[in-house]
Amino acid sequence: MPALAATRVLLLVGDTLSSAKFYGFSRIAPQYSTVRFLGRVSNESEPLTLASLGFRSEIKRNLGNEKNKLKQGISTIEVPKRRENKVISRETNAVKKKDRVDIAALAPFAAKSFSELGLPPLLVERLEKEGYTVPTDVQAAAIPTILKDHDVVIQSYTGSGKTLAYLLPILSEVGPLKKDNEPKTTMDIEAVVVAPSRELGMQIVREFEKVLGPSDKRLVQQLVGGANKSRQEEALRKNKPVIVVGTPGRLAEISASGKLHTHNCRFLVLDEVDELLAFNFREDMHRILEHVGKKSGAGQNVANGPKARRTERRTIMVSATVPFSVIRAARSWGCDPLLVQAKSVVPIESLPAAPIKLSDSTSSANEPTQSQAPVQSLPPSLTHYYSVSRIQHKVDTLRRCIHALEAKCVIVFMNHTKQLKDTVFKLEARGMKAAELHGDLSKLTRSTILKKFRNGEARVLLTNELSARGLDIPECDLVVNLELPTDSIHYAHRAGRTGRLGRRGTVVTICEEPEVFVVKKMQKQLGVVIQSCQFAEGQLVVNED
Ligand SMILES: Nc1ncnc2c1ncn2[C@@H]1O[C@H](COP(=O)(O)OP(=O)(O)OP(=O)(O)O)[C@@H](O)[C@H]1O
Repeated sequence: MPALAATRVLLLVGDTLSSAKFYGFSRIAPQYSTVRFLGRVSNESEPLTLASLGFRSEIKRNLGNEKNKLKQGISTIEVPKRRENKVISRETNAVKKKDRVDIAALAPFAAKSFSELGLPPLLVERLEKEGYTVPTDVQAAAIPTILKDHDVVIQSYTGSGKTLAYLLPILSEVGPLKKDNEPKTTMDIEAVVVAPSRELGMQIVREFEKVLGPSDKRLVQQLVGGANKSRQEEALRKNKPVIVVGTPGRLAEISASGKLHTHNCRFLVLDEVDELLAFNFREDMHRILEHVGKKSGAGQNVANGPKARRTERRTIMVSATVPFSVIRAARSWGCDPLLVQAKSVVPIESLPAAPIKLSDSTSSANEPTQSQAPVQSLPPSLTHYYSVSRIQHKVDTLRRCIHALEAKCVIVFMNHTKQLKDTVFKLEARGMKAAELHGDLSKLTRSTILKKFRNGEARVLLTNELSARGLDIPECDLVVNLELPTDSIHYAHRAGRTGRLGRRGTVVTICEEPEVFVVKKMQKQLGVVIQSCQFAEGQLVVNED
């Protein structure tokens, strides 16, 4: 790794550097590094299958006479005339109970322990108390690199532990668990974390509180939209937090009112950064980027060494996908940023300045073309299906899908709030406990609904991309796209709500016949297999293409 006199640390964290795969980094094929994440492939020449990952799914081939079945009208879906293979018994992905999965057993990570990553003893102790003993691949790669003050773009995939990958280096230098030799923490705010949704913001606050422990959790303050602003300002005055987590609008608003003092800030985290670079956040993000921490300048007096850097803001960008717009940000904000993947570190400079079009797809900077597929954004433990259904039968197909997979904790994605509400109504009318999560609801209602869903009081959560980005619900065993995502990047974010940290998960896209080509396109871009299926007689039946 190049020894760089970093005048600042710019950390860009994402599951997928959509361009990364294209440039053939000297590493074995991404999926093999994923395999190493989950376990050792006994023989690397063998085809990569779930079996080689140590997973089993019993797919028995039943070439029964599908004509009879269709005559019995067991499916309202037009099943193309082709042989069917019945999935007789598919081990459900349901996480049977709310136990913490034995991560180390399920996915032995390359790294050994958090203390070997250079984290302070107090912090390691707190982690162990919270049951975190083995760092994930992305944490093992990112934490030592961050602690060495490199600017980095970190790439791993959904559910692989990116939050701790940035949270732990921050707590190594800020707050009561930091290294002894770290300069005294000022009373000012030292870290600002920006998240595009209230839910994700509150989830990050909980993660900080969990690691800090009950006596120090007041050091983190939420500044998310939809909550009472004057109460938030009062808490800033009273608690003197060192870390604030918020949504762009509220952070910019309180900063502009002069009640959020961030000039001494040392860390700025932009979680789900490609969402934050979207046009609707532009003004607020500009304000935050201008006012959080001291900006480094070319004329930075490196002679002061660490002291100079200490007054520097370190910018951490996190996302499940990292299109070129984020790469460009890394270039302009970073100082020789490095691309850190679970198994490799390479200079960002080795990436071309702009996307190279390989196909006639109208790829823009934010769209992955075929070669830039966010292949590392999807956990290998996911199984993907699509099922063709007429629009008026979609809810029926959804119900049969949930029953066939015996799914216990289902997230269903839709694009339009009105249809989303209708679907909740229809599911409830058929006796299936469903809840809705979207922007029309108040913050309180949204957090109540999420709590109900996490507690299993609702089996199905109907939501859209923004509310669900980054959400971590380990129990989620099935994701359904009831309406197509706009592109493979959004597909990856949706799919990543299941199969968290090595668990198995199923993704089913219910689409109309004319949309099948879009599913096939995403299949190619993502480098995964999305099998055609139908739901009949209470089972998922895989159609042989
Ligand atoms: N080292 C670890 N050991 C055990 N569990 C972990 C570890 N690191 C993270 N986790 C757990 O794994 C889950 C996923 O973590 P996290 O939400 O940070 O993933 P992510 O990569 O940010 O996902 P996304 O891309 O969807 O935002 C969380 O429940 C977290 O508590």
